[in-house]
Amino acid sequence: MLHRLALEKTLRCFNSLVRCPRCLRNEAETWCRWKLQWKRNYSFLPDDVKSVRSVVNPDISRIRNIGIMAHIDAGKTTTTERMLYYSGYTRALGDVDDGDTVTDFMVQERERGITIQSAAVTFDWNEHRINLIDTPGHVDFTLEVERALRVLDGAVAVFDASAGVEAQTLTVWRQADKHCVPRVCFLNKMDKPGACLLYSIESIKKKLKANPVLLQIPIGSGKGFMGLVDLITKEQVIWNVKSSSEDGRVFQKIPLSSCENAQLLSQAKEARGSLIEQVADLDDEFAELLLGEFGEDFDAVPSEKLQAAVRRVTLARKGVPVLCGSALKNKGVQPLLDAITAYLPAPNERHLHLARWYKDDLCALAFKVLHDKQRGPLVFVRIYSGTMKTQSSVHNINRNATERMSRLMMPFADQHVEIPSLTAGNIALTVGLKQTVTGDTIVSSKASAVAAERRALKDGAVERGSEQRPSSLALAGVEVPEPVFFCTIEPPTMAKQADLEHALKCLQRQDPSLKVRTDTDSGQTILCGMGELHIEIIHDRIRREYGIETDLGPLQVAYRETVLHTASTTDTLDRTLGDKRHVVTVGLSVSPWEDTTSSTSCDIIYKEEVELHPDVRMAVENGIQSSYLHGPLLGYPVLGVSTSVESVCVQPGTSMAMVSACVSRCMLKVLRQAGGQLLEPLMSLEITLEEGHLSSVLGDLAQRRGAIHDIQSRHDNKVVLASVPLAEMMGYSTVLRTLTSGNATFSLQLSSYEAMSPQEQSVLLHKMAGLS
Ligand SMILES: Nc1nc2c(ncn2[C@@H]2O[C@H](COP(=O)(O)OP(=O)(O)OP(=O)(O)O)[C@@H](O)[C@H]2O)c(=O)[nH]1
Repeated sequence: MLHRLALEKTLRCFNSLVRCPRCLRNEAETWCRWKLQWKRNYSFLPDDVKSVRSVVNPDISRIRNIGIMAHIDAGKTTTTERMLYYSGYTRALGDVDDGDTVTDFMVQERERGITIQSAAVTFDWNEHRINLIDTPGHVDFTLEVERALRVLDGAVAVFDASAGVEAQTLTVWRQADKHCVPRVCFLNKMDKPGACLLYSIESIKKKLKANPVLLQIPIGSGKGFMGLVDLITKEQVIWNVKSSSEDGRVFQKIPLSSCENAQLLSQAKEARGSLIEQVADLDDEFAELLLGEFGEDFDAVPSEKLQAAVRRVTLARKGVPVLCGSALKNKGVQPLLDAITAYLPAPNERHLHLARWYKDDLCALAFKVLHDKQRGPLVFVRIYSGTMKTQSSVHNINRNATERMSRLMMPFADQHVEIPSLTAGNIALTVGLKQTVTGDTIVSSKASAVAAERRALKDGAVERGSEQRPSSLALAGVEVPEPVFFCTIEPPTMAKQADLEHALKCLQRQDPSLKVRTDTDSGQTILCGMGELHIEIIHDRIRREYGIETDLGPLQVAYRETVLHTASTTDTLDRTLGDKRHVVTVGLSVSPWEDTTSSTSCDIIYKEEVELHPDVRMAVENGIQSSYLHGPLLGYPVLGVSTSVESVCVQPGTSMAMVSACVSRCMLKVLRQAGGQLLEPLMSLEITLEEGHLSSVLGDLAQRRGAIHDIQSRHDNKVVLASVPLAEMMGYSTVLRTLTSGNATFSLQLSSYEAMSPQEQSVLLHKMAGLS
């Protein structure tokens, strides 16, 4: 159904384009060809007309790149579905509870009713192009939120009006602060009996430390919620719902002056007065206007002036407009769309400092990669300057590679509309970029990057000879955190191993937080991920999308190994292969190295008298590095060890592979002598919960070897800051839900690797050896 709808929509766009050759200029022919081909393929489709704006490049001032963010279950997806419906892009209302939404298009998303991947959707509203990204709320997928925020110009924060600010809202709000993204707030679920506008406003002030600017007040409450008063235009906006199947498309706008409800009238007057005063406090231009022309009668302030002032306040991030409604009951979404176009910034109102050096040349950031079975990797890009054209070569600054882009498309959830070119400010989907990964900067050519750098150098924006060159003009990408969990994955038969490897390769390009490696001893494939849910979803996707039934081993913690003491040893390898004799003698010493903050840090030094041919040196280092990958205790990567090369003696005719082999063997010996120590990942944990559940949660943390650092009060809630070994956190979300009746949220982040006590280490060693 969805597929068919999208096809119809696409064809409608093509039809409209062909009927308007004036707007298409020389692109009309291409469109015409495409249209004919599509019509041949899908001749059942009607020949109706849709706006030309659906496809061609809109003016940059009319583009809004917007994200929807919130706590899990606040109603982001439901709100997005309503937006798509009212803007005319879907013909039926999707429902997360029925599993038929457009943006949650992965099967797992539909089944579980949660958002996993951020989906990009493009639609038009009020003569504006809106590129909207629906982002996930679960902690395991915060990388998706970060990726989306990196390329957004504005965001809509959706709240459950009966809950106010919830824990994950705080996290995403902080992420948006980091990227300086202006926001509007939508207090959703106003139809719920517990919904409270004032409570939500207060929690935005207190918990988010933001300055809410209330633009609407609700008419009716709970089940009686029927509309709102627009404080800017002094109008009542009312949805007359006669039946439950009413889609909310029709609503009335009635001037407040004709309102017969005296209480509502006085409430609205008071709220508008407060709004005007608040905006005047935040915006000098508006304050001057007010004092000059409207000092006597604030009520006479024209709505356009007030709206313009609210826009300035929003863009300066001095305040956040607050709107309310009920997405599920189809009320308040159209005014929210109006607010997105009215208050959130166009791409040219955001100051991205690196892109300006490219002037009119292409500069874009790849922010997401999807894998399509037929078309290969699809790369989502945000264009910051210049124009991206189909069938053109582009240069990837980060990979220092030039690639050919074969096709360009506009993303419509899992459906894509092909276009010939796209200009700055837009979000596009490209086909053909095989080397590009998330976070790469794409420019038109190497020469344009050099020219941009020359401009930046001239202006003193980058330093001559800086080490980062030639990537000094690359846009900042997205940081990918280290995975903390891993497990083995096995195909049903060896014949399926190649298919599994292909599936994992595709999934990795889509999701940089998924790491895959091969265990050198067992040859098993290992999946490393960000959390239990993350690995579970990957497993599920391999089954559904690639048709491979795999077995996952038990979920394990990614430990590290280090040494306790200094030790030295020598080893000699003497082997004859065929008629060739290979003889190497090496002397190595290892000692503990303080830096255990990073998960990979190890060091190699050479004793002064050791002078080696570059080939031998490389062979020695390969041998040491390969031993760092697998420690002697349990085969975990080695961390915090410094190796000193004391002596190397290689007889002529010995191959470099033999040198590496001898070094590896000697390393194993010396690491064993130095006394192995296991390091476990220690996580910083933040739990937000009601005070009543505090003692049971603290008691549980004590049993998990947790150390409590602080307990803060965040208004009505308590926030526990603790550190806990990751090994103790398996299945924690379920336990916390049970302990707090679902009234707590937590976030977990890798803090450091800490040495395990001798008792804990011996328990783990026994367990791994299968003895307990
Ligand atoms: N009463 C009421 N329920 C709503 C409203 N909007 C959404 N819901 C319900 O809230 C639940 C969560 O809605 P979603 O739209 O999936 O929320 P989400 O924020 O996208 O959730 P995640 O993608 O998992 O983060 C669903 O059961 C919706 O039917 C609303 O306005 N009123």
